[in-house]
Amino acid sequence: MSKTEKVWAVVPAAGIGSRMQADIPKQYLPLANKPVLQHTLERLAYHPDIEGIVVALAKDDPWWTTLNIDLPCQLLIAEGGKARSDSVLNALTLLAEQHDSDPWVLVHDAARPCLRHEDIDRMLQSLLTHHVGGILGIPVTDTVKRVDANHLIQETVCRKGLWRAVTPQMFRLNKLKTALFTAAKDGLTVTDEASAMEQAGWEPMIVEGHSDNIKITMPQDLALAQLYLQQQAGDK
Ligand SMILES: Nc1ccn([C@@H]2O[C@H](COP(=O)(O)OP(=O)(O)OP(=O)(O)O)[C@@H](O)[C@H]2O)c(=O)n1
Ligand SMILES: C[C@](O)(CO)[C@H](O)COP(=O)(O)O
Repeated sequence: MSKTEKVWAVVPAAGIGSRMQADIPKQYLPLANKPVLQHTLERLAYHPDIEGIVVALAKDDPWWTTLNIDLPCQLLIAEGGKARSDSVLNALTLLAEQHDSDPWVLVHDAARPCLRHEDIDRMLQSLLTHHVGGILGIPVTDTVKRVDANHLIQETVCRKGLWRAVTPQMFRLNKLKTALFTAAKDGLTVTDEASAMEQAGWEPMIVEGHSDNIKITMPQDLALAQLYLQQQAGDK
């Protein structure tokens, strides 16, 4: 990447957070005195190599305007879709309409507020010269079981080479937009950007990240995220 080239972030924030079992979507739940989404946007916006952010919000989202968002970068609002991948594709389409270049795009879940700048730095160092791009991941350290509907263990999955995919996931705008569009056209359900890129025949890289980059998904995750934010503040 040239000194002047910057990266755009895409933040899918249009989910309903059903597994969280809260009264409002989890990205708007309070965490250390501000909404989860605000933490995530600020983590990205205050990284020096992020030029702008496209956030995908649910149609008629009534909470966004209640946030006190003041970021040091450009901010575009896209309309979320039925699935996370639709929200990301809508955001990429909006960005492509406003950008005649083909910037690197870093897709990061709104529900992951504990992202460290050092992990973004490591991604940029490893991937900006890569011909495909890649994702942050964490090697699996537990024994992994495949289980049936009755919670009976069917097999122990060899964990050699197994990693947990997290976000950010970073690819060039046009490659990723094409891969997600094709996956949707072919009726393929993709739960992350790398899956669409793999389906398109690319081999993304994985870059090791910190395990505190959790996705707030279940009720107990909020307290854990608070602990991690406190720990990170103490590390500064
Ligand atoms: N149609 C959707 C679904 C999800 N997301 C976003 O994608 C991220 C990761 O998805 P997930 O954790 O599954 O969020 P939800 O879909 O809201 O959660 P749930 O599956 O429990 O309803 C979240 O920041 C969520 O807001 C989105 O932008 N558009
Ligand atoms: C993109 C992701 O966070 C990588 O682990 C995950 O696939 C999102 O899954 P979700 O079910 O949409 O939360």
